[in-house]
Amino acid sequence: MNHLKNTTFHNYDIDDSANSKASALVVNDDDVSKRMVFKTIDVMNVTSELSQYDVVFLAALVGMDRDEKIKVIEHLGKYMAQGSILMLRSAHGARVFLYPVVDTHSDLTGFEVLDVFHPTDEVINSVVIARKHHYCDDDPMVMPLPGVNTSSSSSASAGAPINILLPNKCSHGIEVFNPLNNMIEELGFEENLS
Ligand SMILES: C[S@@+](CC[C@H](N)C(=O)[O-])C[C@H]1O[C@@H](n2cnc3c(N)ncnc32)[C@H](O)[C@@H]1O
Repeated sequence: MNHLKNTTFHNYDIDDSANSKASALVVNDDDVSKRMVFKTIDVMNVTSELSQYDVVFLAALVGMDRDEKIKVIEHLGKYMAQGSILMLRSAHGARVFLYPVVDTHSDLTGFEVLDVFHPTDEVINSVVIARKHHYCDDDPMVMPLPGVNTSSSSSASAGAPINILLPNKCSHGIEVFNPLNNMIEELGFEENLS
């Protein structure tokens, strides 16, 4: 309640009575209740909607054993947005008798594990924070440069419009070689391209 004060939370639970109890907990708080949305549905049936979230929190008992848990994680990995964060709960030591364990080396296909915390106090669940991978299989965007033709003497390319290769969303931090950069700046095309 003292954190994420402007965040809206969408809560998915397969059990309508769990949602009713949870919404009753916040109903008297004008601010929080406005930012809590409760949806009764099996998370395995939530698909493209998952891509709108920056962070997904997965409760410990969604997936009661390891196989089920892996299926849920795979499902989230398929539909969550690239780069978004998955926070899930696991267990460690004797606590594995109480809660399903997530093996951070093998169960988080499609995610990069950022941090794992095993509490040593009365808190039971471990916390795993992972980030959905960026995939770089998008085709590069090719955009014709309007009104500019090559002056090459080659008969194959003479007079053909110049295409520029735009970095796709996977090219963060990668220097994209574009011999036309200077030319675009000089011609003042940059503003028109955005
Ligand atoms: C330990 S409770 C967690 C309650 C609370 N939402 C939280 O995160 O602290 C686990 C909840 O997961 C729900 N659940 C289990 N499997 C689910 C599934 N496949 N889809 C959606 N909810 C599920 C159960 O109904 C139960 O209310």
